[in-house]
Amino acid sequence: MSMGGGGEREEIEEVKMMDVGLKDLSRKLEEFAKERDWEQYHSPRNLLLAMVGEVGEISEIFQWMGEVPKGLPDWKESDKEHLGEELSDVLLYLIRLADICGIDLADAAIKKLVKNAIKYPKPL
Ligand SMILES: Nc1ccn([C@H]2C[C@H](O)[C@@H](COP(=O)(O)OP(=O)(O)OP(=O)(O)O)O2)c(=O)n1
Repeated sequence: MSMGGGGEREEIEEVKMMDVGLKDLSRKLEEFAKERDWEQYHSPRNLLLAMVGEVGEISEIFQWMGEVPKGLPDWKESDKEHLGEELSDVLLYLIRLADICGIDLADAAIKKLVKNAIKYPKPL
């Protein structure tokens, strides 16, 4: 996601200094949409389709490669950067989708982790 404008680098540095949480990202996405008058397009269904489209873009990166070792040791930096961008697109659309649906994603995820631990107990 290009933030555009001359202040982009400063904004990235500023954000790097913070411990960025889901709520921060959610607020930034809300601001991003508001500033462009894009809230009208950010309906649950549109955001879901956009997110799935970005999942497709991640799949495109991996397709036909065969199995890839963890940490992607043989990848060029630019390819890793590209992957990072597509992963971010999925995350950002997911956060926006949750927000627009009135779901507190951090809270829901923590609750789900607890539920998972009950469903799949540690081996004794
Ligand atoms: N209506 C929109 C369109 C875009 N975005 C933001 C969220 C994503 O992080 C990013 C997606 O932008 P693109 O649709 O341009 O997708 P890519 O960055 O993947 O570009 P491309 O598909 O050309 O690779 O922009 C958004 O919030 N709302």
